[in-house]
Amino acid sequence: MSIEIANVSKRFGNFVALDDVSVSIPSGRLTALLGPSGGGKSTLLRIIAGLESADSGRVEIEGLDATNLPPQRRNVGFVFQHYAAFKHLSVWRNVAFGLEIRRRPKAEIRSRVEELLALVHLEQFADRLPSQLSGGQRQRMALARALAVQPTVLLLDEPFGALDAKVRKELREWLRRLHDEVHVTTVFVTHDQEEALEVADEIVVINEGRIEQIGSPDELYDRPANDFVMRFLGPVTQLGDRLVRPHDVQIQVGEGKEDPAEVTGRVTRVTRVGFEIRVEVTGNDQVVTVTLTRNEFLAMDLQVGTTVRVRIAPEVHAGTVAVDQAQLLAT
Ligand SMILES: Nc1ncnc2c1ncn2[C@@H]1O[C@H](COP(=O)(O)OP(=O)(O)OP(=O)(O)O)[C@@H](O)[C@H]1O
Repeated sequence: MSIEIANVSKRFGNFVALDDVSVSIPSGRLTALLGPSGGGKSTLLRIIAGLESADSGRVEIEGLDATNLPPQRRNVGFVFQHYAAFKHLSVWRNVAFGLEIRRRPKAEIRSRVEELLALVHLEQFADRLPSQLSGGQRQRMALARALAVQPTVLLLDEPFGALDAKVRKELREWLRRLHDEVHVTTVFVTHDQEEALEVADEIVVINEGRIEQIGSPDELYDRPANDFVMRFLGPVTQLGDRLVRPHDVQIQVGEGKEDPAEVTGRVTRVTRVGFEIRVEVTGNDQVVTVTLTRNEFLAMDLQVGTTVRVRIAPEVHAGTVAVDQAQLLAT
């Protein structure tokens, strides 16, 4: 294990930002800290970096007790959402900066910077100033700069958060490929579940200062530990007293025999969302959402008013959670 967080708590005045958090972050993997705004993700990342100190608990980085070490002695690279580049220095010099202050030999600096600029595909921009780069290029420069000093751990706080959706998507794919090449232990903060599911090897879901679940994207998506994780990771609908993903609901035309697992109702709404069709079925005082592919939808010839039966697909029962009544009342 590369980063061990044990029983870390942090308050700001009376506000509990982290409440007895323990987590092991594996070496060489890409781990996402995922959760809603204000949940404590950035605070945890800043505590790993040493930019914030925990009130209690322990932080270990690669076997070294880092709890009381200043940031510069933790050997971590850090990239923020709004990257503070040296505006008057070229891209090349920005990337070289950490090596220059460490007084590395000139030849070593030159080859390392060239290697890094190639890695982040910025070779042709080496002589530009940061202001002459696009937002996405600037974040890639920030990553090259953070990697220059060969950190044990790379910490990214919403690195693509300020960019538009298309560039964000490109950069997350690029980050995945970059990580596959360099394998440096990386922890990144995001509130975007799609980003975490697409990029991360491991996801730590944080909410209200506590860890809700830790697991691979598949584990979290298919076996959410609770209501919160299930709702946060993707669309849900309620069928009876279970929460289920809308694409895990089966639908059949016509009335059936009495079957306690089924709900009979009528189609009350049909919406097309890209290649998916969202069908709302109302029955038993419940509105159940079902998503179908276009072909499935056309094969059934569903219309508003059609009588149908819906049930949870038998093979996905593990991927549902019982509805937490307290949470239901609160929403
Ligand atoms: N220096 C501070 N002083 C007071 N309160 C703070 C401070 N830093 C963070 N907080 C509070 O602690 C809580 C957790 O903040 P944190 O930035 O860790 O959340 P987050 O999950 O990263 O959210 P976001 O995605 O919005 O950045 C928030 O309610 C925030 O207002």
